[in-house]
Amino acid sequence: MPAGGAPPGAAPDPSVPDPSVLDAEEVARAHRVDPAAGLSDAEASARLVEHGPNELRAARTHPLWKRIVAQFADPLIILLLAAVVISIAAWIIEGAHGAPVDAIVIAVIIVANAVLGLVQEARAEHAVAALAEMTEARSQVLRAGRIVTVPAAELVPGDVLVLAEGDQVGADGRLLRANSLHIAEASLTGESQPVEKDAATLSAPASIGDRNDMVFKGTAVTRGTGRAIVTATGMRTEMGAIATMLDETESEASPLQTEVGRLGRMLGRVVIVIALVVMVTLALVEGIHSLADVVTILLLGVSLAVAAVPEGLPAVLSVVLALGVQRMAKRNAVVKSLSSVETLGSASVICTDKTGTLTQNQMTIERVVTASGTVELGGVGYRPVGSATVGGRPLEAGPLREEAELVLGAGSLANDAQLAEVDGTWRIEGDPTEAAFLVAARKLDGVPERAAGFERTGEVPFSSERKMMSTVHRRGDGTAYVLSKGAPDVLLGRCTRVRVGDGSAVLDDAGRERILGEVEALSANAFRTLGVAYREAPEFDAVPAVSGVDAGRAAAPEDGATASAAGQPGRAAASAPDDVDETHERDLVFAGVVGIIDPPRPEVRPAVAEAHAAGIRIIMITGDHPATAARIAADLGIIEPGGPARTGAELDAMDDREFRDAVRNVSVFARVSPAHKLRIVDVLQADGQVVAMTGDGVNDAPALKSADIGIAMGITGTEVTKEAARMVLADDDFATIVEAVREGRVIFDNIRKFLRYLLYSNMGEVLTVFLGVVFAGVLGLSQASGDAIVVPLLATQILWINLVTDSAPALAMGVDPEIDDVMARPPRGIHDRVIDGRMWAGIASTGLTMSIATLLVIDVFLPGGLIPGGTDGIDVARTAGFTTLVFMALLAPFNARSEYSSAFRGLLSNRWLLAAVGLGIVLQVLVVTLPPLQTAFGTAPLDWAHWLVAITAATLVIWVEELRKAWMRWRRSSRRK
Ligand SMILES: Nc1ncnc2c1ncn2[C@@H]1O[C@H](COP(=O)(O)OP(=O)(O)OP(=O)(O)O)[C@@H](O)[C@H]1O
Repeated sequence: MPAGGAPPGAAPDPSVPDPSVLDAEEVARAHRVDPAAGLSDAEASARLVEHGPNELRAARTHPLWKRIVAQFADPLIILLLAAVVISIAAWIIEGAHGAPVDAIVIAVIIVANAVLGLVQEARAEHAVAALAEMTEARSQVLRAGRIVTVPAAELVPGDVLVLAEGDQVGADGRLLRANSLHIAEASLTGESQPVEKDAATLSAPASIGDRNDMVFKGTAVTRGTGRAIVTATGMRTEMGAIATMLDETESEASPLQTEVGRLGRMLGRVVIVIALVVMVTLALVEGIHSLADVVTILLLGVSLAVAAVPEGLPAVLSVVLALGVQRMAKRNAVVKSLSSVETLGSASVICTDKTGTLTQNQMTIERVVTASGTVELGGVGYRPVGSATVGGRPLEAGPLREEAELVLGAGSLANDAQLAEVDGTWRIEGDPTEAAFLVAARKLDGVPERAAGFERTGEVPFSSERKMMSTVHRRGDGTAYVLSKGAPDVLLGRCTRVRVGDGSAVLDDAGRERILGEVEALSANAFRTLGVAYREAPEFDAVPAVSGVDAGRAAAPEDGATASAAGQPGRAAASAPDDVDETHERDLVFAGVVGIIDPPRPEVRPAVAEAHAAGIRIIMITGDHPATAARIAADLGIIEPGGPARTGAELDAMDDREFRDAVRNVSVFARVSPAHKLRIVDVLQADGQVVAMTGDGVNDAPALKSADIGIAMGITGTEVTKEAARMVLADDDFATIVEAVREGRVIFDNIRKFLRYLLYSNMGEVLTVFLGVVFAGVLGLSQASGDAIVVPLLATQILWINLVTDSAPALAMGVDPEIDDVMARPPRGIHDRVIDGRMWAGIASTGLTMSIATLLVIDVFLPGGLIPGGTDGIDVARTAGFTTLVFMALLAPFNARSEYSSAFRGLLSNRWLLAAVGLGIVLQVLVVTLPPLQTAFGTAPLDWAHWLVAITAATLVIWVEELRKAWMRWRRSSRRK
């Protein structure tokens, strides 16, 4: 059948029963796909339109009107709207003279504010959606005869899935073939052990857990390979059937969001109490003489509550987090949820892999150590050109050369990497450790040429647990060999002989010691070591083994057997691969060890120093040899030279207490398996640490999930780890993690700046009104205008400050550049409050300064009061006070930028802030000078003396805080001495 020959619209029959009891060919026919070629691109697109995206739940979109209604759903806003209605009613009752200015102005401000809220929410949502796109899951499929990677959301029924270790299964499918395919289905069935799959058709329908010829969306390939025809996508998958129970799209509120929410509610209650007190005090002290007085009191109280309760806080918080997350993504750290940003900022331990994260993963074999000596290979990178020397002299023919050829030849056959020259540069595909063998083999003349006659007929794949891999290769004459390579210490356990020249000798204890000593010496010099071993495998011979042959071949492989494909041995295309497993990796002949150099990334050392200065501990957790690991850790400054390293085997021998002590005191763990990572995370967390942990292999997923911040490698990582992680490193670079931590801290700092600022101005307003009402008599306010109620600020003025002039500087605080070096302090404790005692002190002092200065300016211009001599009416005096307060609120952000540093530090560094403050000043000048705005906001024209006094008084907000900070700095430094 031609690939994708079916017309779109002719959907696979949904009534096709259970594909697990149908032959794979039948399933392919039902889905009109050629299993060997997959769908054509056109057909796949057509089916995508027809079946919709392969997603568990269509993103819930809220219609605009619902969003608008939501903006007004706040009880306070409803109260304010009610007050507006009452004031209009009062205006009508009193004869509808003029216009109900206050009511109209308040209504306009509320609407404008709702629009602002909508815009902010949309922005945050947009940023979150962009993130989701960056971390979208991918799947490999066969399309038009080629294996391509597509977003998993674009899978369609009939697609041929190509599955390999570490893949996330993108859709439900019927297996076409499975090569020791093991799948973890815990997410679907709860079964904790991976299940081995088999393409053989089931004889009778079975429950999901037993449908061995099927794979299911949302499960993970832990081992092996396979292909499957997609039979269901999206909500029609088994996962879709239970998706109603799981709400994947619901993003949980982060601790910070929860805390800020709690803070908001607390402030809300306090402010409402204050507003009530203000209203009652006004009513008692000033007395109510008319309906207008009632309306004035009501509007003032409710406006005060609306202005001072930070109801927009959660939205602004998401915007600030989302912008930060976008900045991080630009620097290769892709965070999957907003909440991870804050966790990152408080990370106190980073557990990192070595290979590829701390090092360049640019593997070059520089030494080949065998029974007869050491060969040194020259050359750089993957260019397969370089000298082969012994003690500085060219490598001659002889036992050493034969042994070295065998090591590199066998190592490049037991190999899945590829090497090719593209446009003059040598490129590799696959694992760099393996590619290093292909490169090195080419540096010895003749080795690659002798490869042609070998065919790969089976394999036991590499895993980080086993730390070795083997292949079965058959020569043209039918004789078969097991070829193994892996960690020398592991491999030696499976060897009984050692290769010497063109024969072999029994491997005794002394021989083992010698080899381990050589490995140790290489490792101590930062070489990554890999051993190579082999054995003849008559059980896999093409021609049945004749008795007696075994003994006769004990010293092989001679001649052609050392041959290597320095080119591309590739996977066996054998129709029926040999059934090889770990039991075949026995009685091996140890051929030798290679020493591989994998240079550290240059940017890591400074990043390590930066992290240490920031109070963050770094722990290297690697599968590599302890001596290699310790040496590289020391080179990078992670530990002192000669510092200790513990191995997985040592950890296994420890009881819980010893394990805990080891994790507390040792920063290099080598030869560990993924299971150790999980235990290390647990111990660190029990110690109260916030742990970031990197991983790339499928078995790292549990540790990544369990860490506070699981970090997956974007380049070398598997889909499963990316799924389990909270952050994906697009460049696999350790330095990026440290950068991300810095960014996380900056974002957290900015949120604090923003909160500080918001609370400054809210506190300023609330205290101004509260103190103004309580001390009205002292300040000369109550005598100001006969009988009518006199308030220090009008309701509309309060809303103006809080909802108009303050908004832009507040947002600018959220994107403020780093003022204090965030990496110069220890990580924030996970239980630390966002607003601590010191911050509250700053808020209280600034709030008090603002209110006292405002009230004194009003007093100055009013007759009587504390400062006599004023001659102005209440309107002018209040306008001067109002202006003072606004200007203070526009200067306060500069205070808010740091706990200790002067407001003048980095004064001009935030252009958003400068623009916001500029805008605020212009708006304030307009509200005081433009007649229509004067009417709307009850302001009166000011002369130069008023402006001068207002501006001068406003700067007090800076000076007072400067003094307080200077004192705090002095106290801090004297405490340190
Ligand atoms: N492709 C391979 N074939 C055979 N053995 C390998 C292969 N890759 C690595 N090894 C051996 O297994 C050991 C562990 O490898 P693993 O990939 O688990 O960790 P690693 O790459 O050394 O370090 P890290 O955990 O820091 O990434 C290596 O030290 C090496 O001796």
